[in-house]
Amino acid sequence: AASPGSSTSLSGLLPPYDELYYRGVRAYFTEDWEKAAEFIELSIATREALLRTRRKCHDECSSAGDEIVPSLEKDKNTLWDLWTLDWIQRRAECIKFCLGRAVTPAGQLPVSLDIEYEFGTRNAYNFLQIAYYKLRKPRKAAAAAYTFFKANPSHLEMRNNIEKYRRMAGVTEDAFEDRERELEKHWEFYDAALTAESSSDWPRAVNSWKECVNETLKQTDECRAQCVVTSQRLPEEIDGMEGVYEKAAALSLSLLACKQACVSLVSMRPGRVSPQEDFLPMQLEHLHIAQYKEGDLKGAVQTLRSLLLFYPKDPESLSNLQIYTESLEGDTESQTTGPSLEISNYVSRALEEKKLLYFGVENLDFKFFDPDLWTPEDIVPESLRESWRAEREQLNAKLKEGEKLLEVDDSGFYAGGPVPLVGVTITMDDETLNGTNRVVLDGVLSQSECDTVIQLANIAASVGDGYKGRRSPHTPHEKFEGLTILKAFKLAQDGLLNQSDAKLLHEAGERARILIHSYFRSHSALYFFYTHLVCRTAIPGHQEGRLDLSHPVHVDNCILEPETRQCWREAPAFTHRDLSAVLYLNDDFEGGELFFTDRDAKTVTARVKPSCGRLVGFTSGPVNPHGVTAVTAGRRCALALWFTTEKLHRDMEREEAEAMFGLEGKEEMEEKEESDSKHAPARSGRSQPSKVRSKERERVSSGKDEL
Ligand SMILES: O=C(O)CCC(=O)C(=O)O
Ligand SMILES: [Fe+2]
Repeated sequence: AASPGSSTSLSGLLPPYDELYYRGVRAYFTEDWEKAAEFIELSIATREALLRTRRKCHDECSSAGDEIVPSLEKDKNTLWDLWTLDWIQRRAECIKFCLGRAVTPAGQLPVSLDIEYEFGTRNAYNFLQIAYYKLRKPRKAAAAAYTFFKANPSHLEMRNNIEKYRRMAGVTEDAFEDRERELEKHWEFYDAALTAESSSDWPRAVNSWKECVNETLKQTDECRAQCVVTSQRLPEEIDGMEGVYEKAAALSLSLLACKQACVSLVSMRPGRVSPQEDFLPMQLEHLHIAQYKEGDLKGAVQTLRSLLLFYPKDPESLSNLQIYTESLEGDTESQTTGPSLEISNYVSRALEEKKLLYFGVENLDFKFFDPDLWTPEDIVPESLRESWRAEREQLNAKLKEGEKLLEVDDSGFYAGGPVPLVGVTITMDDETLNGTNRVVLDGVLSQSECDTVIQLANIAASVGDGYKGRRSPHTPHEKFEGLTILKAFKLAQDGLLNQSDAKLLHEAGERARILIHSYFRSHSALYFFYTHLVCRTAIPGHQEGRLDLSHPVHVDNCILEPETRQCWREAPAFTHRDLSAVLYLNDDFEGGELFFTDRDAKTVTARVKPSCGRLVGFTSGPVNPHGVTAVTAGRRCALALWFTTEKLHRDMEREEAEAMFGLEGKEEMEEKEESDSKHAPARSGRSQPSKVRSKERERVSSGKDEL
């Protein structure tokens, strides 16, 4: 049992942090905010303490059993296997004793992948910010929101929440503290180094790059140490293996693979889905150039020699080395400076590990993903190189056959259904839009209806409340204003907007829903997921030489990774969006074209020019990456709509608005009890079915997070 206020149990030992987390989440869903905040904080603190303890035990035991080593080296040692076992046992005993002094037996068990995911995505802080908000502790809520947002930078609702906290009394700028900052120090140095470089401040760039390298090595070390003291997930096939040696090899290989994976973990910025390639060599590259510019030629030679350990034959590095040594003429000591000891240890250790791992891959069916690009070819077994080559060729052939092949839309929607509203025509279809499941319809609103809706936007903006203009989340060159149906209805209730005009906003969305439902032959009912009226206004004087977009290329329901053409359907993306639509209201502005691209986010496949009453619709998934070009003059207004086939994820705000004015939503309200029971609190324990939890996860990280 955990005692509140500290992260230790009654016995003084660390309890399992996942249990504390589940308690917190359960309290959250029963709206016991006090307990929710208490237990989630406790779980965060306990996890941190556990990581620290493990690191301490790793260090304390790093030489345990070393007294055996001389015996291992004795001539004609026929009992070397027993000595090795002795050495392993002494280390095991040391770590076991060390952990046992600080952690309860349950706390030492591995946690589930779901819990790792929760902490990896910082979802704990999402629960916390809401709990603190409800408890009227805005400073703590602000810190939690900011910490979550750091790792989920495209989470627009959290961005909105942060803006709201900023405006709250008692919340000063220093409240926005990243509680996980300690883990990101290398990124701070990295950013500082780039900034220094861009202003040619070489001494500062050198310092920052050095710090960045040191911190990267330190974080890598920390990560590798955790591999040793945490239980390793063994390859599944190991159950079928009989021999002790095979099992021992599988375990050792898993440990090495875990250590190697640290390269990826450390080079992954919070909030990114892929690591920065060649992170360490790239830092060395920047560092030697900065050292050269600063005039520290000796330092530059040392760094360049360190870099050459990664890429010994790189022609550019070799010619730079020649330039440096020539400039150092006469100074033989500087000319012959070797690489830094730390880097050369790093590289030789990595090479030895990779050799063993590739041996395992080739001969023991071990699966290993090499995180490095610099791995020399001769370390990779010939057979593997061959199969890689074949795979690459296959992929190239497929790409040549036409990218279209890859662009199969498995959403279950199928464009080409009827358009059931009089006066609405199909202007562009899949063929003219050069893609899959896209459409442009015209005549959805009349000119006077467009004017009325735009007028709503004007009034809402002028009265301020509910329609706060702020810089666009996507570009600093535009102002971004948004109005939801509920906010419009509330303004109408207060007499600030005309009721029938507000109802037109609602009605416009309904028309779009009917059209999209029919045209895409939706196999089930279609619910609103989220709707807002959005105006993007060019900020005068901020337009010269603009290269950015009004809305960067994205996919509406997954996180697009253009380099790999993958799209990750996971938080923070709004994964429950199935169909997207934008109903345009005007054309008296410059720029602001909607465009579709290929998965590379670069190749433009179609363009749509907004105009009054024009509705563009498309499936929200990876076949439809899209963006909006810069609005360089005037104001572009549109009603953006997303739909879902999952009733559970429908827009409750819209229903609240409908209830206010007695508007019948197309679907009757679900019984409260029923919808609540779908979010039944998680059972405690480590072996929960993941379904239950993934719903919870969606609930806090879906479109409903806005305060
Ligand atoms: O306004 C538009 O044309 C598109 C906006 C969009 O893609 C979005 O909000 O996700
Ligand atoms: Fe979009």
